[in-house]
Amino acid sequence: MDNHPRILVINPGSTSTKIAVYKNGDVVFLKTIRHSVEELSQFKRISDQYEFRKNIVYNELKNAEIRLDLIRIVVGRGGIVKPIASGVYRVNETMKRDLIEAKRGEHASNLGALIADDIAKQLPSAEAFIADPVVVDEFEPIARYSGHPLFERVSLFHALNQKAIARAHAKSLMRRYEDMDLIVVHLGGGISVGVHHQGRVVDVNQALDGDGPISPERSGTLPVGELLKMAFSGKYTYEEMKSMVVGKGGLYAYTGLNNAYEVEKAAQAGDKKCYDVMEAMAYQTAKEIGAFSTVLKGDVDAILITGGMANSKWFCNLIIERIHKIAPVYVYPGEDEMKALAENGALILSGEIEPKEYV
Ligand SMILES: Nc1ncnc2c1ncn2[C@@H]1O[C@H](COP(=O)(O)OP(=O)(O)O)[C@@H](O)[C@H]1O
Ligand SMILES: CCCC(=O)OP(=O)(O)O
Repeated sequence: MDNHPRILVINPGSTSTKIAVYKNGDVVFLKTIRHSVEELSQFKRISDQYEFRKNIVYNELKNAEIRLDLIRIVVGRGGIVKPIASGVYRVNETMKRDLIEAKRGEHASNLGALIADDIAKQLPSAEAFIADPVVVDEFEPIARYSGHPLFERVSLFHALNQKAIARAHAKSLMRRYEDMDLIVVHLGGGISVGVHHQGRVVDVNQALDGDGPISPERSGTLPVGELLKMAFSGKYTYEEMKSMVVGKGGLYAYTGLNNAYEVEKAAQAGDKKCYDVMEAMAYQTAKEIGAFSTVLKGDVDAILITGGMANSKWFCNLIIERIHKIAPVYVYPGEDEMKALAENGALILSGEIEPKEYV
């Protein structure tokens, strides 16, 4: 009888829910469920998606006949809690309260800890954790300036995957992450471009509702004067304006599709609108990489491209043709988030690290 302890990983993304089970470092179950804008528009707030996403997880585990009694660790993707240091944190009541109140912002990853905790509580001997949440903050003070003292730039990005890919890249060269200067680009539902200076992400675009390139479901940087005029025109509610920025912005606003794979298919089939907006997304991503290379004063060891859209050679090449002179470019398609969460869970299971306490 195989009674090896299992690690369950739950990763709610803006356009997907990913579930995986690991045993002894190997993945024994992996499922990605994609969500259309229509499916998610029935929910006003991210926290309203809790039951919907939780039921998806329970159903998938049931359909795959996963032995829940063998699960010891449940690791959820970490959401918008207070800005914290990189690491593994036990899910506690303070963290859950912060995620439910969502005073610092709403993103699907807020549900990771909540669903992980719910599942762990149903099981005989499991505990819930998060690792490297989207608010990992290693900014240099200069990066915090926005342009007005009432607004501070914050670190909000694909921290887990960016760090996992950067570490794996350094390891592949038999170098230390802490000795390298890298630009890491995550192409997901949102797009983040992070500057990794000797093991710390000292600057990154605010990939949720702050700034940066167009992405599948987000507008990225918008002309702020026009945005203000529209917000005060009386024509739109706060919720409508917010969904223009996150959820119904970007590719979705231009094409009616939030799935980059489908937009690309339409572009290849001759749809000019789809082609042009994909090209613009690559153009803006390349501009962001160029701008961030100045943070490292041009001394960039490598540019790493990762995330779901990095599976598209065509799209990556549209970016690479504009940035290849800055530094060598490496493409790591997909993301290592599930593996990275599982590896963090394994470190807790083996007692190699102690979880941090969120306060
Ligand atoms: N093979 C592929 N070619 C082009 N785009 C892809 C491919 N695989 C995934 N994508 C796109 O990558 C985008 C982001 O995916 P993912 O990183 O999984 O999203 P999320 O940010 O919701 O976790 C999606 O729009 C998806 O359509
Ligand atoms: C909030 C930053 C992380 C992010 O945008 O993740 P997704 O691309 O998965 O939505």
